[in-house]
Amino acid sequence: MARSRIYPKPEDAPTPTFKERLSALGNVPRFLLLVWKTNPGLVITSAVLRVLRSAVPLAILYVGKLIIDHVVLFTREPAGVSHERLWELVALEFGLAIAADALSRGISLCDSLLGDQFANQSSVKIMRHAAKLDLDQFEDSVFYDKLERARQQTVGRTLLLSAVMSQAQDLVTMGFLAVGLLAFSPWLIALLLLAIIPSFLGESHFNNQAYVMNRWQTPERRELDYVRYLGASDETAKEIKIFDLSDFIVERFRALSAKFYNENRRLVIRRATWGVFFSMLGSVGYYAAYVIILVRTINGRVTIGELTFLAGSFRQMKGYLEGILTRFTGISQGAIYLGDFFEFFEIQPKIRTAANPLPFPRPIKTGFTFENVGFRYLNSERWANRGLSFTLHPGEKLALVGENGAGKTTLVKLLARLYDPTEGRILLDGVDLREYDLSDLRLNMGIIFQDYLRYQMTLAQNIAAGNIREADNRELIMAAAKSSLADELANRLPGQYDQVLGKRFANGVELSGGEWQKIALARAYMKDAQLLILDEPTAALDARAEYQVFERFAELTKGKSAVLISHRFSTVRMADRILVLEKGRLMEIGSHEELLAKRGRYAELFELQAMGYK
Ligand SMILES: Nc1ncnc2c1ncn2[C@@H]1O[C@H](COP(=O)(O)OP(=O)(O)OP(=O)(O)O)[C@@H](O)[C@H]1O
Repeated sequence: MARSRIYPKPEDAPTPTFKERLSALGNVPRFLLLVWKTNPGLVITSAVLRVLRSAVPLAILYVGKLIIDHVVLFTREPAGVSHERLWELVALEFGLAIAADALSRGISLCDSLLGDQFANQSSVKIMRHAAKLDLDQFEDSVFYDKLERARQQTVGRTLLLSAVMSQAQDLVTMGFLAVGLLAFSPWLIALLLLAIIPSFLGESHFNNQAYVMNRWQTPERRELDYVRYLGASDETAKEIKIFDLSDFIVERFRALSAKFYNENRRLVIRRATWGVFFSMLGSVGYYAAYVIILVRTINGRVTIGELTFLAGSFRQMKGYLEGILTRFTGISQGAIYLGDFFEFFEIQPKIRTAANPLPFPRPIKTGFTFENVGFRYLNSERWANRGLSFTLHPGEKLALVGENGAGKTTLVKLLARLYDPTEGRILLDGVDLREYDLSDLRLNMGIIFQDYLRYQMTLAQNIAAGNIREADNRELIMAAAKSSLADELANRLPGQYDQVLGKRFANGVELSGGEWQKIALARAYMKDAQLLILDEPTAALDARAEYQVFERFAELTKGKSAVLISHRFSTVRMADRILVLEKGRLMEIGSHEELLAKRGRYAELFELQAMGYK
């Protein structure tokens, strides 16, 4: 199945110019600072080892020259030359070779330790920063692409780290070799540069192309990851099997990955073809220099030892220079990726704590007041909530009722400041919600959403998720479980509160939907919250459990405010007041009896459901 590009090439990703790439190198010092902060001791050790290692090639070549000159002298005048000196030189070269090896291994060790530490720390930084960002930023695909590029480059950054270090080391090595070469034949260095520069420019061009391609493939790469997850995960397996979707998913994966392969193949082939040409140019330069040195040796202007020294220096310098230039383009490309990494950290949340925040009132005096609140999701034309004006009084239990998509969940997300209103405002005790300390606000609200998470962790951790500061407070966890009726379940599980839930990890136990829901509900009781929000908390519970849960809920939340979202009128009617939403707007508000008497939309919905039970 041929598939055309589903995501257009983003307009904001033109090919970076040479100047832009050079200026991206400005990211490298910032990067090195981060590396330094990761582990200064390791950075220093690695730097010292590298300086020592970079002196070795010249030293070996020079000792080699002395050995050969000594041997040549010996063949000419065996009597006048000491053997001892020769063996001393051989021993010295041997010692240098061993030292070189030991130093290289020491450097690799430092690099890999530093690389691992740095990769771990940057993953932690990414996670921490992502956690600070707003929910609507997560709902934006451009943001996701940035997050993906920041994440994707974890390995790339580790490689970049060793590339930058090796670059410095090779530059020093080259410096040593250049001093040696300059002392004998300075013009050889000019010849060397001429042979290398075309290859450098070529490499740099292709690296750039690879970066651009990678950048505009990011959305598709995310899709590829998503399809891979759909195709092989415990959470998807059931549905994929039942609907026999595996061929559909495999085909989608195959088509996407084939497209990647084809796009990348074109570039790789062009790069390899040009590479052959450039390395040919390099060889021409090398052999030209070799011939010149040979001619000078034949003419007696250079000794045999010097011949090996010069040829060896030239060959090694060519290798180092090639490495340096190639790596330079790699580094400048890595520096562009670093730009993405730093850019991600520059994204700032809009929902933040005010400069001089107020503490959450305890107790709440006048309640939460919605003043003409309207909200539109990012990139959406439709108002999810509009013109909402009402007050949730202290201690009041308010139920939200409305058809699917009426805006009930959105309303509670606004209360919890997961989003801020697009228009109007929400007041708490007469002060805008935005004036309160955000973490204090969240600490005072217990919220369970309909799509709560099922953590593949222990039962205790699943409950403690409601207030992770109390993760070690077993008494509180057990009390919360009791409140939500999850305690019976805990007693039945082989590992009780330490039982791992879910099937992803060894010895995990899978639960029923209702059992998971009771555990999620327990999270709401982990905090001494003043406002409890339960978004369809009992949808998966059987009738008896639902009745018991609410009986207990009413008892446990006496004096506290609560918002309940439910489609079950048996639950809804227990609330003090009911707010009926339609297309984001407030239709009716009042007690069950008042609304029934009014014979409006609530009465209609209530009777509709009652008829279903007749
Ligand atoms: N993250 C989002 N981005 C864009 N639009 C959204 C988002 N979440 C919800 N919507 C839209 O906002 C409207 C209100 O959704 P909301 O989830 O508040 O409805 P609800 O009353 O809770 O529905 P349900 O009873 O089905 O849970 C819907 O039209 C929905 O499509």
